[in-house]
Amino acid sequence: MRIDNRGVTPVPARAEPYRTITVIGAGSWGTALAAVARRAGREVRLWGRDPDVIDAVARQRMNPRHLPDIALPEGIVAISDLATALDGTEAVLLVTPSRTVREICAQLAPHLPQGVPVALCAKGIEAETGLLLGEVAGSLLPGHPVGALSGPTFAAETARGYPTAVTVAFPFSYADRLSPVQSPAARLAISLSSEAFRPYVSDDPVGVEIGGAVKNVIAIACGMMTGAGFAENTRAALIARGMDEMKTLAAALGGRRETVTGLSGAGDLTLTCSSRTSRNMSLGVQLGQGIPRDRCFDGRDVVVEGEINARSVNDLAARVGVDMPICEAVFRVLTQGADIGETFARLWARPIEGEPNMLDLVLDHPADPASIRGFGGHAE
Ligand SMILES: NC(=O)C1=CN([C@@H]2O[C@H](COP(=O)(O)OP(=O)(O)OC[C@H]3O[C@@H](n4cnc5c(N)ncnc54)[C@H](OP(=O)(O)O)[C@@H]3O)[C@@H](O)[C@H]2O)C=CC1
Ligand SMILES: O=C(CO)COP(=O)(O)O
Repeated sequence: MRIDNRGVTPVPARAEPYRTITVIGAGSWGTALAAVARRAGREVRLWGRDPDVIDAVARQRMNPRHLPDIALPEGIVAISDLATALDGTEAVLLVTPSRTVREICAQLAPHLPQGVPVALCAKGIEAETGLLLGEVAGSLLPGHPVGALSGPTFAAETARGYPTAVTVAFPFSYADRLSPVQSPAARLAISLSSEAFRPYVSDDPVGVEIGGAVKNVIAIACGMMTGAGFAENTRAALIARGMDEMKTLAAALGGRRETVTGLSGAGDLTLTCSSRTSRNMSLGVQLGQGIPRDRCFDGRDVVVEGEINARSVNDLAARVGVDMPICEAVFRVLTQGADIGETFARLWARPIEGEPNMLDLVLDHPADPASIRGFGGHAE
């Protein structure tokens, strides 16, 4: 008998896929997800606001602006009219940057067929209100299940068909608990799965959202230290301690710590903090190298969610009384012009703490931040 890691023998059950999926946002991740859904056999509509992009997807099966040189599968219907894109659709993936979620939900509301689930694929927290994107969308789309799709997913890799895994999370209603295969999370997961795309099902969108939003800020921290010349030990420490910040915030907001150890937390944190393909990591590297913000990315306007979210994460942490020193350090560098070396040296010289099972233990740290090797130009 095969026993899985929960101590039970799993029996595969059949979930009914959604027939038609509408992807809102024809940027790099929206286009990649449209390719995923199409490869999984769905009828796919991709809505974007840029007529040139829509035209190129329709005629050339390419998105030259956001995913150049990647051939998209046949059959994605590219549409620039929102009502047409949503007419009769069965599920929606909302894939525009976090700052646009409120405005886009307001535009969707009059056209969404009754009860259609909406999965948020942006990674962020609303800057002005500190609300999770699920809270924003939930308030504007009453009657629609609102969830999140998130994980370690560089868009170009997913679009090229490299194996990718994500978490799909929706709150479970009473009926979903009785019959999990009929939940929007299970149905959307099965609707998107194919050889190269493997979704995992979750009922904890809060934990998933927090992982996606906070890992971007931690990636900026890792980038800053890498750019400033620190080595791998330091980055690994930031990843591990960053995980702890993510877990604590998720738990304080009603999410689960275990969710943060999954794909949308640990998985995405590892990916984003390890590669300069990440725009967040890359921004941090450039700032760590001393490049002024307006010259980063050669002056191009690039979506860097962690830069916008450093403030919202910091505010949210303060509101719920969670200590997030790494996120706070990034916030101070980005918004208060704090010096990177000095800020991170202070982080290292904080009082010595216990690991999570010994949280009450706090000891004086003997080091003077200015003498910590590797910070502020002390590395040999
Ligand atoms: N790229 C990636 O690897 C991944 C990204 N994500 C998340 O997905 C979200 C989107 O990022 P990504 O696709 O990379 O970004 P891109 O910059 O590639 O694309 C952003 C898209 O959003 C559109 N857009 C921006 N503002 C508006 C608006 N007000 N109304 C309608 N459309 C708008 C842009 O349109 P236009 O082209 O006209 O400017 C563009 O199509 C982010 O939250 C990101 O964190 C998540 C996983 C992976
Ligand atoms: O979220 C991502 C990978 O999972 C993309 O990361 P960046 O936004 O930092 O490029």
